[in-house]
Amino acid sequence: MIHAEDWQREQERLDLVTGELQTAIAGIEPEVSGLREQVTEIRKRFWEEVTVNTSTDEDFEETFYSIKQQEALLSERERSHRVRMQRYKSMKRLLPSPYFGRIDFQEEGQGGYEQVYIGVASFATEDGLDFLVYDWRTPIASMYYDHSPGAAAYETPSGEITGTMTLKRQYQIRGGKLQNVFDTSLTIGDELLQQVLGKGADSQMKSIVATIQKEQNAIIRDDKSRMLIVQGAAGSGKTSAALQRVAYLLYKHRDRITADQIVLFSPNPMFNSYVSTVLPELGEENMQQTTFQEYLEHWLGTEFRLEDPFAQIEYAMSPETAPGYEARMSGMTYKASGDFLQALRSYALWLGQEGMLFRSIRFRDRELITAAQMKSQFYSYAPTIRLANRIILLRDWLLRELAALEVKELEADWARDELDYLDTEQYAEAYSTLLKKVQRQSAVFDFAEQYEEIYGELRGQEQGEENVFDYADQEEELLLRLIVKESFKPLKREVRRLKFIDVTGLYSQLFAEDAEAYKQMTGNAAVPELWADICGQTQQKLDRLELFYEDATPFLYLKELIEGTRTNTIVRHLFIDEGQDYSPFQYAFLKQLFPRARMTVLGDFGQAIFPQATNLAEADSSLTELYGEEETALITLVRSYRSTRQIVEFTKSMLPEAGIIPFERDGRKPCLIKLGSADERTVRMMQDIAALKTEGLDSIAVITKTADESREAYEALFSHGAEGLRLVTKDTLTFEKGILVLPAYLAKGVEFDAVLIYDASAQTYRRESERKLFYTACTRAMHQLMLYSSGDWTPFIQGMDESLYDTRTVD
Ligand SMILES: Nc1ncnc2c1ncn2[C@@H]1O[C@H](COP(=O)(O)OP(=O)(O)OP(=O)(O)O)[C@@H](O)[C@H]1O
Repeated sequence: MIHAEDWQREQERLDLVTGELQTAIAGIEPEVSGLREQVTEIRKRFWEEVTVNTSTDEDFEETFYSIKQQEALLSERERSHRVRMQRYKSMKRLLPSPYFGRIDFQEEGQGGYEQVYIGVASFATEDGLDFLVYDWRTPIASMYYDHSPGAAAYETPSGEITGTMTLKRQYQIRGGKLQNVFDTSLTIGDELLQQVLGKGADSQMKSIVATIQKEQNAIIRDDKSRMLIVQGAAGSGKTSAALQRVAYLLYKHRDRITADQIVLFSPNPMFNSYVSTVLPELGEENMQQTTFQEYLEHWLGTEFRLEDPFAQIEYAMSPETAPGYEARMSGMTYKASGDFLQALRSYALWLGQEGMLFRSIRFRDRELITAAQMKSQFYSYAPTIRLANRIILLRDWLLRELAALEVKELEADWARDELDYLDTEQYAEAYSTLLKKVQRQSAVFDFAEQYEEIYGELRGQEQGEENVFDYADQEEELLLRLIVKESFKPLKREVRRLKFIDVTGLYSQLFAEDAEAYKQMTGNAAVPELWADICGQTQQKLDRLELFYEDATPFLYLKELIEGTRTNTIVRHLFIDEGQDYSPFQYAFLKQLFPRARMTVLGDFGQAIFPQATNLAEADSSLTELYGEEETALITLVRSYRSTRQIVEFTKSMLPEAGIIPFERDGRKPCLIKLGSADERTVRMMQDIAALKTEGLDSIAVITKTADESREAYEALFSHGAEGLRLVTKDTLTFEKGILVLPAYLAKGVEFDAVLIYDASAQTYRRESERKLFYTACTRAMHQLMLYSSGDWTPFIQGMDESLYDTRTVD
């Protein structure tokens, strides 16, 4: 606490700033109240803006126009409205609590010192000369997070400013009144942090601007690395830092980057709702959010039924004795590996020489162009031309062939039959369509769809079909053309979409149960164990037009190696949360998809629960290789802010390599509750839940291993009259407070006041591969962790130092 005089001075200054804010708000209010919130919702799902990179003029033009269109959407007028609205909103946000920190800084070589008050936005006096509050993201404010009183420095665009920090102070202000003031000497006030962390869990993630720690600040402000990797223990603030980083980037690059150009890949849809309030709280728009599964669904969902990662993990947890289990697990690991990635790259090179597979083009039960014809045409192109470019040449050849075949079809009986069958109405309709088409020739040239048609018609003119537009004479002839053209349209569309490539066949060809052939096709890649079984399983799925989760990304990767890569050049920053759960494939993919984006990957290898896990901190990991060491920075966070010291000590002993260190906040030890029989579990849990609620711990999770177990727990608790109970499944979209029942893999990234592990017996968590899943479940608890079992405890607890937990026995 500070002296009474100081307190008085601070309250006076606060009153002054509040008064200034009120005056400024009153001044701008009439102006903005007339402005409705502008319709600036221009965001589309980002992959819909994706265009395929090819070298043809047609595609180039298309890309060019799509970008132009994007730019035009943000008109100048909207922009100025937006600026005023933002200023208004930021002042309104500041009003109840204009700042949370202050530093006094004496710049080297300058007389006097500056008092820098720091808040969630900047606020200056009317003349703009005196900054009453500095935005936490300004360069000078960085000292607040990086330094203790004493020598201090900060970076500006024109170089480093050095000097001395003579004071560092923190405030808690509510409704314009000072509640608390702390002077800090060492790291940013543990006192304030203690208070913040001691509070109950929310249904939404909170902003941490007032208490950002130094190592988190390094993540937030990193502006140099192309790839920023954050390996952080459970609860170390990775997601929090990521969101503050988004806010920082939007502020620092406000003239260049909009929220639409930042994409966050989340672990599941519910997580999106959990984090959605942080940026608006900081006065910024939310970035785009998606999951990798959504991306896969977008590109493969129409052709295949895709398994999702949660179904995959459920499979991994199913009994090992099931037929084919070992092979599937071996396949999962292999298909996620860098070796398989390399094998596919080699396979694409091999396909450049031989082995391509095409689908014949069929029309009215006839084969118009055979697969063999396509293959021979394809390999007639110089092998020096890139595979994807040869595909484009083939595509254009096919379109030309189809145009020629279309002319032949004019003679066909079916066309004349169709013409004869047109009734008056259809006839009139066809005629008016025809008229419009010809009129459109003089309108804007839309190369995508109309190119072929207009080209065809023009060619008709050139070839001496005089007076094409003399409908009176040539009406029938033209209608015939129209009929044939309409019938050929779907064929051409499919060709433009490159459907003539048999990608499924090409992927399947790899899994032909012939290890030697596989080696030959893939530059001598080694095959994993149980290869024949892996092949059988993969083939079986493909035959059913289904894809395992582990196959979806490699499949898409192969498709792009052949067809050319899809890119999105709009996105500038990519954030990947729970980054340990992505395979090298997925990373290679994301790099390719977003060539102009920097990547921030946040994760914890200690929580790597999926078979495709990537170790983020490994020196030569595929992640470091992605952009190369030079362009990659790794930051490690070890301190957990989420859980009490007792919970951290407990979880840490289960997984010492996770390197988790508790923040000094005390609570009760985790409690192991031994039940005489499983039937007693529900009764006991109901009692414990009631007691937790009485203590004010009202965000409670009952965490199970599987979705089935969740359902069982939900029904048991429900039948015992539990109130506010919610069953969370992989389809749940919103995160709400209450008593949630959910499987551990869906609890990733979120937290609760209290966690109840439904069944921590050796029967349920037995396999070593489940250790991290169990650890992840336990690390969700902020204040209280309770574990139940009616049999032996899981081996992850059994050998543990008994002083780390309390026990209760229910007879
Ligand atoms: N500097 C900080 N000040 C206040 N609270 C913090 C700070 N850093 C983290 N926290 C709090 O700690 C909790 C855990 O943070 P967060 O969820 O960001 O961690 P995480 O590393 O993403 O965790 P996990 O990997 O286990 O999901 C949150 O409640 C967050 O508000």
